[in-house]
Amino acid sequence: MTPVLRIGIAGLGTVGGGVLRLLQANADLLAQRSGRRIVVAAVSARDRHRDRGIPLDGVRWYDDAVALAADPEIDVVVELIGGADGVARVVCETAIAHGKSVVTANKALLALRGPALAAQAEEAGVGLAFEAAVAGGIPAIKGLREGLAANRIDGVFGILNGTCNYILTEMRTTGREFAEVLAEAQKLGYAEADPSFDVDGVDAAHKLAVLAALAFNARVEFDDLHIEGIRHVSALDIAYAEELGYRIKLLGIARRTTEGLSLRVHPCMVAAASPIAHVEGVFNAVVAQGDFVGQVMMTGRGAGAGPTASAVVADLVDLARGLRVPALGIPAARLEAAPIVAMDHRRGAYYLRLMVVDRPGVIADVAAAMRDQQISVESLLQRGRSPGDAVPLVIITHETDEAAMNRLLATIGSLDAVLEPPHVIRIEDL
Ligand SMILES: NC(=O)C1=CN([C@@H]2O[C@H](COP(=O)(O)OP(=O)(O)OC[C@H]3O[C@@H](n4cnc5c(N)ncnc54)[C@H](O)[C@@H]3O)[C@@H](O)[C@H]2O)C=CC1
Ligand SMILES: N[C@@H](CC=O)C(=O)O
Ligand code: NA
Repeated sequence: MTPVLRIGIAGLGTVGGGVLRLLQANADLLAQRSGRRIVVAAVSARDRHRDRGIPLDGVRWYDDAVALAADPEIDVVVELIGGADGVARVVCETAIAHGKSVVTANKALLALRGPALAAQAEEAGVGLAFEAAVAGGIPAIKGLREGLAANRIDGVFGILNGTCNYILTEMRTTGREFAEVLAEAQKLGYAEADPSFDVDGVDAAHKLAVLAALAFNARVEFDDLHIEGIRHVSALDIAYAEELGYRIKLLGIARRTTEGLSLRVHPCMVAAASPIAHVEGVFNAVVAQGDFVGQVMMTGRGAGAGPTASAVVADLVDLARGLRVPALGIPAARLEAAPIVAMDHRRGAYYLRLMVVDRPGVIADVAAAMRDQQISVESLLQRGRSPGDAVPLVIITHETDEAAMNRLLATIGSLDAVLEPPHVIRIEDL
């Protein structure tokens, strides 16, 4: 008889439902591959009576997910509730304390409590697996931690939030409004319970923190990340980007420099011809730069029930096979703190859109402010309607320091003819 891996699932929403369906659809294949039959022995969620499309007869129900985590009749706890603190954290800690391995999709928990949880799992001699937590169905964790283990990694970056990429793609290709597309992403099961985590860049930052820890064997403090979201990206900027040969993407970028680690999430303009510009919709991309392998790019669906379930169940197959690696690539106690490079040390080009009064002398004033900061213009676009109107003045700068750019923005923002705070997007040459 095929041996059994008994699992308990805490959280039966988008991801939990997807996991139930996948386990049922591919049960024989999974048993063949892992040598064990993966059996759902217990579940917990808020609403017992919701139809999830899979019968749960014979499966133990827990109103209390923490009690499920302590159930002696299960081997692995799958945490799919979400949230850095509160019940999700207690579920994981309780499971480990009871000698059970944990599989989780919870990037918030890992970004904020990853090293402590990994240390607890190492001490208890159980597994902690989280492939679903970063870039959904893309095997980004295994790719980086196992596949690229032979390389020194100097950078890892990518499109790490499916909801934002979906919104930016739909706004560009259909001209639809931000709010309408966000509501659609929620309906499709892409967004977080609180979608401000998506649109404000926090979810991408959670994932970047995990990737950076793995890439650099570093103890990453989440508060050290620079985080900006996409709320201020307007349809006008998306159209100008297209006209100028760029696309706007929310990127997470982690680099190892001689000064320390640079860790940032913000909207970027990337060349329309670059591979990452073509990663559209709910697709994510994770790009790693290794010293021997060179650049490796992994793409695939970053959110949604099916892709995320694929990653969760792959972790279950690893556990069923008896595979175990340190969750963060090295024992948690050996993760090293690293200095953080301040954001105003960034060097690069910038897109700048000013809403200005269409009158003589405005461009000269802006040019003088740029001269004072030693920032030169690569291209400039202004389409006046009639004198006195408010018109966009769009400038692409040559490479400069963010500190100089900030000084420029302060000066320009105070000019009478500039009617709104300047709109700025960093241009990344990836
Ligand atoms: N939706 C997606 O595409 C992806 C989600 N994730 C992560 O997966 C996790 C789950 O996300 P979703 O399935 O989208 O969320 P969801 O909101 O659809 O589902 C959450 C589930 O947890 C249950 N729950 C909430 N509080 C509970 C409690 N106190 N006790 C027991 N159950 C409780 C809810 O009843 C629901 O069944 C989160 O950590 C999320 O960040 C990761 C990758 C992709
Ligand atoms: N809300 C997240 C879900 C996957 O991690 C996203 O949109 O990427
Ligand atoms: Na993944």
